[in-house]
Amino acid sequence: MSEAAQTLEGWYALHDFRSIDWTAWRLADAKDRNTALDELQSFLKEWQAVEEAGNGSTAFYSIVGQKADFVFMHLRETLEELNAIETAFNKTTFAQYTIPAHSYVSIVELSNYMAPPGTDPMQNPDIIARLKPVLPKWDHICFYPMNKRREGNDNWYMLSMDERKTMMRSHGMIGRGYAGKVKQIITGSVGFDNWEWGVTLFANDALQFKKLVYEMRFDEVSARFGEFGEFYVGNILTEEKLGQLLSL
Ligand code: VOV
Repeated sequence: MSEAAQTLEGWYALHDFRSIDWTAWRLADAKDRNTALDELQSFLKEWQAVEEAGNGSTAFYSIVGQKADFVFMHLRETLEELNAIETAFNKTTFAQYTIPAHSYVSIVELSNYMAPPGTDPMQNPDIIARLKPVLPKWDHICFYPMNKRREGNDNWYMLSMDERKTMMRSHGMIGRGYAGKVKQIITGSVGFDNWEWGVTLFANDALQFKKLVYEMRFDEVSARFGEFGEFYVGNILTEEKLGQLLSL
């Protein structure tokens, strides 16, 4: 049997994708639309306060294309908190004008492939900060789920620890070339959702998503073992952008 990688887990994650019911939004009277917007804005403020208190983090982006219109990405200490957030949102007036498009449940994960032996990662403040990250408010987001293949000679889970370490090192080297341009949050979802990991990327220049993901396609761990789900890409929703999005 191959040795399982040790993983460290941080905050739980919910990616909540919604579409806007434009027909309903257009038919709503101005008073209802104002109530809806006010409620949404007070939720955003509440989530910001949670972030400032160090108890979680939330990102809010519009989505380009027909898969969804926007996404909330929430990080919290427990699954109960994530559940409470989605339920509270579902009870808002604004939610009546949205349609669930997609969701993804996972947990921020770091593995020990690159960890120096004999060190306690939980004593390392950089590691703690990566397990409980404040989501960057960069201009763009990219999210997709992925698996590592388990087929014939391409079975990631049958490889030795050393083989996997070597490949992950090469993966990390490519990633490092994008330092300052792309920030990645890897969330593990084995046992939580349909894929093994969620990949969430942030960048100020969306083109860097394409450059990074393309470069990784040639790297063995992605070329041989990577299987990918649907990609979602979008733009940050500031208060001003939100106003523009919803104005008729
Ligand atoms: C911004 C770039 C970037 C950087 C620097 C980076 C580095 C690293 C390091 C050092 C490590 C290992 C230790 C750890 O931290 O867990 C990882 C781990 C991982 N990665 Fe990564 N990755 C990046 C980016 C990055 C991308 C774009 C993808 C998607 C792959 C693609 O082809 O589309 C990805 C995937 C993963 C996954 C699924 C894991 C977990 C694998 C497992 O088997 O456990 N990742 N990653």
